[in-house]
Amino acid sequence: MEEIGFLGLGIMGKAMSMNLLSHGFKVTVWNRTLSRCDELVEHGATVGETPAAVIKKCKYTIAMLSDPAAALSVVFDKDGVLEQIGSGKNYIDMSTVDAETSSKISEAITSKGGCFLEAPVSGSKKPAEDGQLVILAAGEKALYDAALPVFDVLGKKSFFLGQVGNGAKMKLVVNMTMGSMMNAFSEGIVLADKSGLNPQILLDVLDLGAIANPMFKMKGPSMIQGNYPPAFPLKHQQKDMRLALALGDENSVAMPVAAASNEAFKKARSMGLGDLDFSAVHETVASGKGSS
Ligand SMILES: NC(=O)C1=CN([C@@H]2O[C@H](COP(=O)(O)OP(=O)(O)OC[C@H]3O[C@@H](n4cnc5c(N)ncnc54)[C@H](OP(=O)(O)O)[C@@H]3O)[C@@H](O)[C@H]2O)C=CC1
Ligand SMILES: O=CCCC(=O)O
Repeated sequence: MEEIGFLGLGIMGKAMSMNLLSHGFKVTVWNRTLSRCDELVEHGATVGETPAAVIKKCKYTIAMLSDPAAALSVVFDKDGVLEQIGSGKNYIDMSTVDAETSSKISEAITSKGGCFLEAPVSGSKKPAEDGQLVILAAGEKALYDAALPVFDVLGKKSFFLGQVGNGAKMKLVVNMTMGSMMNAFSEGIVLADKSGLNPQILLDVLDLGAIANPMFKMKGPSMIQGNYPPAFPLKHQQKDMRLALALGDENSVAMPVAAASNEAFKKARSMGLGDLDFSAVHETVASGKGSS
Protein backbone atom coordinates (compact mmCIF):
# COMPACT_ATOMS: atom_id res chain seq x y z
CA MET A 1 0.00 0.00 0.00
CA GLU A 2 1.17 3.55 -0.66
CA GLU A 3 2.01 6.16 1.93
CA ILE A 4 -0.62 6.47 4.67
CA GLY A 5 -1.80 9.81 6.06
CA PHE A 6 -2.75 9.92 9.75
CA LEU A 7 -4.78 12.76 11.33
CA GLY A 8 -4.97 12.90 15.15
CA LEU A 9 -2.16 11.74 17.42
CA GLY A 10 -3.89 11.38 20.77
CA ILE A 11 -3.60 8.23 22.88
CA MET A 12 -4.96 6.03 20.08
CA GLY A 13 -3.66 7.83 17.00
CA LYS A 14 -0.12 7.94 18.32
CA ALA A 15 -0.11 4.20 19.14
CA MET A 16 -1.70 3.27 15.81
CA SER A 17 0.60 5.40 13.64
CA MET A 18 3.64 4.21 15.60
CA ASN A 19 2.52 0.65 14.92
CA LEU A 20 2.20 1.36 11.18
CA LEU A 21 5.70 2.84 11.14
CA SER A 22 7.17 -0.15 12.93
CA HIS A 23 5.58 -2.43 10.31
CA GLY A 24 7.34 -0.59 7.51
CA PHE A 25 4.57 1.73 6.28
CA LYS A 26 5.50 5.26 5.23
CA VAL A 27 3.30 7.58 7.31
CA THR A 28 2.57 11.30 7.03
CA VAL A 29 1.06 12.66 10.26
CA TRP A 30 -0.88 15.75 11.28
CA ASN A 31 -2.13 16.79 14.69
CA ARG A 32 -3.95 19.98 15.74
CA THR A 33 -1.22 20.53 18.35
CA LEU A 34 1.63 20.09 15.88
CA SER A 35 4.30 19.45 18.53
CA ARG A 36 2.69 16.06 19.13
CA CYS A 37 4.08 15.02 15.73
CA ASP A 38 7.69 15.27 16.98
CA GLU A 39 7.89 11.81 18.53
CA LEU A 40 6.47 10.22 15.39
CA VAL A 41 9.02 12.09 13.26
CA GLU A 42 11.78 10.60 15.43
CA HIS A 43 10.43 7.20 14.37
CA GLY A 44 10.41 8.03 10.66
CA ALA A 45 7.11 9.83 10.01
CA THR A 46 6.81 12.97 7.88
CA VAL A 47 4.60 15.87 8.92
CA GLY A 48 1.80 17.41 6.89
CA GLU A 49 1.12 21.03 7.88
CA THR A 50 -2.66 20.71 7.49
CA PRO A 51 -5.25 17.94 6.93
CA ALA A 52 -5.53 19.18 3.33
CA ALA A 53 -1.77 18.81 2.84
CA VAL A 54 -1.91 15.22 4.11
CA ILE A 55 -4.78 14.35 1.75
CA LYS A 56 -2.91 15.95 -1.16
CA LYS A 57 0.16 13.81 -0.46
CA CYS A 58 -1.47 10.46 0.40
CA LYS A 59 -3.82 8.15 -1.46
CA TYR A 60 -5.12 6.76 1.88
CA THR A 61 -5.69 8.88 4.99
CA ILE A 62 -6.86 7.68 8.42
CA ALA A 63 -8.38 9.95 11.09
CA MET A 64 -8.54 9.22 14.84
CA LEU A 65 -10.15 12.25 16.48
CA SER A 66 -11.84 12.87 19.80
CA ASP A 67 -15.53 13.38 18.97
CA PRO A 68 -18.08 14.45 16.32
CA ALA A 69 -17.09 18.14 16.53
CA ALA A 70 -13.42 17.29 15.91
CA ALA A 71 -14.22 14.82 13.11
CA LEU A 72 -16.39 17.42 11.34
CA SER A 73 -13.94 20.27 11.86
CA VAL A 74 -11.01 18.37 10.32
CA VAL A 75 -13.07 17.61 7.22
CA PHE A 76 -15.10 20.81 6.69
CA ASP A 77 -13.02 23.67 8.13
CA LYS A 78 -10.35 25.74 6.37
CA ASP A 79 -7.34 23.64 5.29
CA GLY A 80 -9.49 20.58 5.91
CA VAL A 81 -9.83 17.25 4.15
CA LEU A 82 -12.48 18.47 1.68
CA GLU A 83 -10.09 20.97 0.10
CA GLN A 84 -8.02 18.16 -1.45
CA ILE A 85 -10.30 15.13 -1.53
CA GLY A 86 -11.36 13.85 -4.93
CA SER A 87 -11.12 10.95 -7.32
CA GLY A 88 -8.43 8.44 -6.27
CA LYS A 89 -8.35 9.69 -2.67
CA ASN A 90 -9.53 7.52 0.24
CA TYR A 91 -10.56 8.66 3.72
CA ILE A 92 -10.99 6.26 6.66
CA ASP A 93 -12.40 7.75 9.86
CA MET A 94 -11.66 5.52 12.86
CA SER A 95 -12.92 8.02 15.49
CA THR A 96 -15.93 7.08 17.63
CA VAL A 97 -18.78 9.26 16.40
CA ASP A 98 -22.53 8.89 15.79
CA ALA A 99 -24.01 7.61 12.51
CA GLU A 100 -25.27 11.09 11.54
CA THR A 101 -21.79 12.62 11.77
CA SER A 102 -20.30 9.76 9.81
CA SER A 103 -22.96 10.06 7.11
CA LYS A 104 -22.35 13.82 6.77
CA ILE A 105 -18.65 13.19 6.25
CA SER A 106 -19.33 10.33 3.85
CA GLU A 107 -21.69 12.42 1.71
CA ALA A 108 -19.26 15.34 1.51
CA ILE A 109 -16.36 13.10 0.52
CA THR A 110 -18.18 10.92 -1.98
CA SER A 111 -19.85 13.94 -3.61
CA LYS A 112 -16.34 15.17 -4.48
CA GLY A 113 -15.39 11.79 -5.95
CA GLY A 114 -13.45 10.43 -2.95
CA CYS A 115 -14.03 7.10 -1.17
CA PHE A 116 -15.09 6.85 2.47
CA LEU A 117 -15.01 4.17 5.14
CA GLU A 118 -15.90 4.53 8.82
CA ALA A 119 -13.88 2.15 10.97
CA PRO A 120 -14.20 2.77 14.73
CA VAL A 121 -12.38 0.33 16.97
CA SER A 122 -12.83 -1.71 20.11
CA GLY A 123 -9.74 -1.98 22.27
CA SER A 124 -7.77 0.67 24.06
CA LYS A 125 -4.20 2.02 24.34
CA LYS A 126 -2.43 -1.35 24.84
CA PRO A 127 -4.31 -3.20 22.07
CA ALA A 128 -3.57 -0.20 19.81
CA GLU A 129 0.14 -0.49 20.65
CA ASP A 130 0.07 -4.25 20.11
CA GLY A 131 -2.03 -4.26 16.90
CA GLN A 132 -4.87 -6.07 18.68
CA LEU A 133 -7.81 -3.76 17.96
CA VAL A 134 -11.20 -4.94 16.70
CA ILE A 135 -12.17 -2.91 13.63
CA LEU A 136 -15.85 -2.16 12.93
CA ALA A 137 -15.88 -0.92 9.34
CA ALA A 138 -18.75 0.22 7.11
CA GLY A 139 -19.06 2.17 3.87
CA GLU A 140 -17.25 1.55 0.59
CA LYS A 141 -16.49 -2.18 0.38
CA ALA A 142 -13.73 -1.71 -2.21
CA LEU A 143 -11.94 0.63 0.20
CA TYR A 144 -12.39 -1.88 3.02
CA ASP A 145 -10.73 -4.56 0.86
CA ALA A 146 -7.90 -2.20 -0.10
CA ALA A 147 -7.36 -1.22 3.56
CA LEU A 148 -7.13 -4.79 4.88
CA PRO A 149 -3.30 -4.84 4.89
CA VAL A 150 -3.45 -1.78 7.19
CA PHE A 151 -6.26 -3.20 9.34
CA ASP A 152 -4.30 -6.45 9.67
CA VAL A 153 -1.47 -4.46 11.29
CA LEU A 154 -3.74 -2.37 13.51
CA GLY A 155 -6.13 -5.09 14.61
CA LYS A 156 -6.69 -8.74 15.39
CA LYS A 157 -10.07 -8.86 13.62
CA SER A 158 -11.96 -6.67 11.16
CA PHE A 159 -15.71 -6.68 10.50
CA PHE A 160 -17.38 -5.17 7.44
CA LEU A 161 -20.86 -4.12 8.56
CA GLY A 162 -22.44 -2.72 5.39
CA GLN A 163 -23.66 0.83 4.92
CA VAL A 164 -22.15 3.92 6.55
CA GLY A 165 -23.51 4.34 10.07
CA ASN A 166 -23.48 0.65 10.97
CA GLY A 167 -19.88 0.79 12.22
CA ALA A 168 -20.67 3.86 14.35
CA LYS A 169 -23.79 2.23 15.78
CA MET A 170 -22.01 -1.04 16.59
CA LYS A 171 -19.26 0.87 18.36
CA LEU A 172 -21.76 2.87 20.43
CA VAL A 173 -23.68 -0.27 21.45
CA VAL A 174 -20.42 -1.89 22.59
CA ASN A 175 -19.27 1.15 24.56
CA MET A 176 -22.71 1.69 26.11
CA THR A 177 -22.52 -1.88 27.42
CA MET A 178 -18.96 -1.38 28.63
CA GLY A 179 -19.76 1.88 30.43
CA SER A 180 -22.70 0.31 32.26
CA MET A 181 -20.53 -2.65 33.27
CA MET A 182 -17.90 -0.29 34.64
CA ASN A 183 -20.46 1.40 36.88
CA ALA A 184 -21.78 -1.92 38.21
CA PHE A 185 -18.20 -3.02 38.84
CA SER A 186 -17.42 0.20 40.77
CA GLU A 187 -20.48 -0.25 42.95
CA GLY A 188 -19.49 -3.87 43.62
CA ILE A 189 -15.98 -2.90 44.72
CA VAL A 190 -17.27 -0.19 47.06
CA LEU A 191 -20.04 -2.42 48.42
CA ALA A 192 -17.50 -5.15 49.18
CA ASP A 193 -15.20 -2.67 50.91
CA LYS A 194 -17.87 -0.87 52.98
CA SER A 195 -19.44 -4.13 54.08
CA GLY A 196 -16.17 -5.38 55.51
CA LEU A 197 -14.95 -7.60 52.66
CA ASN A 198 -11.54 -7.53 51.02
CA PRO A 199 -12.05 -6.01 47.50
CA GLN A 200 -8.98 -7.88 46.23
CA ILE A 201 -10.70 -11.15 47.09
CA LEU A 202 -13.82 -9.89 45.28
CA LEU A 203 -11.64 -9.48 42.15
CA ASP A 204 -10.40 -13.06 42.52
CA VAL A 205 -13.96 -14.38 42.93
CA LEU A 206 -15.26 -12.39 39.93
CA ASP A 207 -12.37 -13.62 37.80
CA LEU A 208 -13.28 -17.26 38.43
CA GLY A 209 -16.97 -16.95 37.64
CA ALA A 210 -19.39 -16.40 34.77
CA ILE A 211 -18.79 -12.64 34.57
CA ALA A 212 -14.98 -12.80 34.39
CA ASN A 213 -13.73 -10.40 31.71
CA PRO A 214 -10.48 -8.67 30.66
CA MET A 215 -11.73 -5.22 31.74
CA PHE A 216 -12.39 -6.20 35.37
CA LYS A 217 -9.10 -8.10 35.48
CA MET A 218 -7.03 -5.28 34.02
CA LYS A 219 -8.61 -2.26 35.72
CA GLY A 220 -9.75 -3.72 39.07
CA PRO A 221 -6.39 -3.66 40.92
CA SER A 222 -5.66 -0.01 40.06
CA MET A 223 -9.25 1.03 40.86
CA ILE A 224 -8.86 -0.43 44.34
CA GLN A 225 -5.70 1.70 44.71
CA GLY A 226 -7.54 4.81 43.44
CA ASN A 227 -5.25 5.03 40.36
CA TYR A 228 -6.72 5.83 36.97
CA PRO A 229 -3.92 6.32 34.39
CA PRO A 230 -5.71 7.33 31.18
CA ALA A 231 -6.04 4.59 28.55
CA PHE A 232 -9.62 5.47 27.55
CA PRO A 233 -10.36 9.00 28.81
CA LEU A 234 -13.55 9.29 30.85
CA LYS A 235 -14.71 12.32 28.84
CA HIS A 236 -14.78 10.11 25.71
CA GLN A 237 -16.69 7.34 27.49
CA GLN A 238 -19.30 9.90 28.56
CA LYS A 239 -19.50 11.15 24.95
CA ASP A 240 -20.16 7.57 23.84
CA MET A 241 -22.88 7.07 26.49
CA ARG A 242 -24.52 10.31 25.33
CA LEU A 243 -24.42 9.25 21.68
CA ALA A 244 -25.67 5.74 22.53
CA LEU A 245 -28.59 7.20 24.50
CA ALA A 246 -29.46 9.36 21.47
CA LEU A 247 -29.46 6.17 19.36
CA GLY A 248 -31.79 4.65 21.96
CA ASP A 249 -34.09 7.71 21.63
CA GLU A 250 -34.20 7.35 17.84
CA ASN A 251 -35.14 3.69 18.13
CA SER A 252 -37.47 3.95 21.17
CA VAL A 253 -35.27 1.64 23.22
CA ALA A 254 -35.59 2.17 26.98
CA MET A 255 -32.10 2.17 28.52
CA PRO A 256 -32.47 3.02 32.24
CA VAL A 257 -29.16 1.35 33.14
CA ALA A 258 -27.23 3.28 30.49
CA ALA A 259 -28.99 6.52 31.48
CA ALA A 260 -27.93 6.08 35.12
CA SER A 261 -24.39 5.25 34.02
CA ASN A 262 -24.30 8.39 31.88
CA GLU A 263 -25.25 10.43 34.97
CA ALA A 264 -22.37 8.86 36.88
CA PHE A 265 -19.91 9.72 34.08
CA LYS A 266 -21.29 13.29 33.97
CA LYS A 267 -20.82 13.54 37.73
CA ALA A 268 -17.24 12.32 37.35
CA ARG A 269 -16.61 14.98 34.69
CA SER A 270 -17.98 17.63 37.06
CA MET A 271 -15.50 16.36 39.66
CA GLY A 272 -12.65 17.14 37.22
CA LEU A 273 -11.99 13.48 36.32
CA GLY A 274 -12.63 13.74 32.55
CA ASP A 275 -9.01 13.33 31.47
CA LEU A 276 -8.42 10.28 33.68
CA ASP A 277 -9.28 6.76 32.61
CA PHE A 278 -13.02 6.01 32.48
CA SER A 279 -12.54 3.66 35.46
CA ALA A 280 -12.27 6.89 37.53
CA VAL A 281 -16.08 6.84 37.59
CA HIS A 282 -15.34 4.62 40.60
CA GLU A 283 -14.60 7.85 42.52
CA THR A 284 -18.26 8.92 42.29
CA VAL A 285 -19.13 5.89 44.43
CA ALA A 286 -15.92 5.53 46.46
CA SER A 287 -15.92 9.19 47.50
CA GLY A 288 -19.60 9.10 48.41
CA LYS A 289 -20.29 11.77 45.73
CA GLY A 290 -22.77 9.72 43.69
CA SER A 291 -25.18 11.12 41.12
CA SER A 292 -27.98 11.99 43.57
N1 LIG B 1 -8.49 5.77 24.20
C1 LIG B 1 -9.18 4.67 23.93
O1 LIG B 1 -9.08 3.65 24.65
C2 LIG B 1 -10.09 4.58 22.76
C3 LIG B 1 -10.57 5.71 22.12
N2 LIG B 1 -11.42 5.57 21.06
C4 LIG B 1 -11.92 6.73 20.35
O2 LIG B 1 -10.86 7.18 19.53
C5 LIG B 1 -10.89 8.60 19.43
C6 LIG B 1 -9.57 9.17 19.92
O3 LIG B 1 -9.41 8.78 21.27
P1 LIG B 1 -8.08 9.10 22.09
O4 LIG B 1 -6.90 8.97 21.23
O5 LIG B 1 -8.19 8.30 23.33
O6 LIG B 1 -8.34 10.62 22.44
P2 LIG B 1 -7.31 11.78 22.86
O7 LIG B 1 -8.12 12.71 23.68
O8 LIG B 1 -6.07 11.20 23.43
O9 LIG B 1 -6.94 12.45 21.46
C7 LIG B 1 -7.89 13.20 20.76
C8 LIG B 1 -7.31 13.66 19.43
O10 LIG B 1 -8.30 14.48 18.78
C9 LIG B 1 -7.68 15.76 18.46
N3 LIG B 1 -8.69 16.82 18.48
C10 LIG B 1 -9.56 17.11 19.46
N4 LIG B 1 -10.36 18.15 19.09
C11 LIG B 1 -9.96 18.51 17.84
C12 LIG B 1 -10.38 19.50 16.93
N5 LIG B 1 -11.39 20.34 17.20
N6 LIG B 1 -9.74 19.59 15.75
C13 LIG B 1 -8.72 18.73 15.45
N7 LIG B 1 -8.26 17.78 16.27
C14 LIG B 1 -8.88 17.66 17.46
C15 LIG B 1 -6.62 15.94 19.52
O11 LIG B 1 -5.69 16.91 19.10
P3 LIG B 1 -4.81 17.75 20.16
O12 LIG B 1 -3.62 16.89 20.46
O13 LIG B 1 -4.47 19.01 19.48
O14 LIG B 1 -5.69 17.98 21.38
C16 LIG B 1 -6.05 14.53 19.57
O15 LIG B 1 -5.22 14.28 18.48
C17 LIG B 1 -12.12 9.04 20.21
O16 LIG B 1 -13.20 9.14 19.33
C18 LIG B 1 -12.33 7.90 21.20
O17 LIG B 1 -13.66 7.81 21.64
C19 LIG B 1 -11.78 4.33 20.57
C20 LIG B 1 -11.30 3.21 21.15
C21 LIG B 1 -10.46 3.24 22.33
O1 LIG C 1 -13.71 3.26 22.96
C1 LIG C 1 -12.95 2.75 23.78
C2 LIG C 1 -12.93 1.31 23.99
C3 LIG C 1 -12.00 0.88 25.06
C4 LIG C 1 -11.90 -0.62 25.06
O2 LIG C 1 -12.50 -1.29 24.18
O3 LIG C 1 -11.20 -1.14 25.95
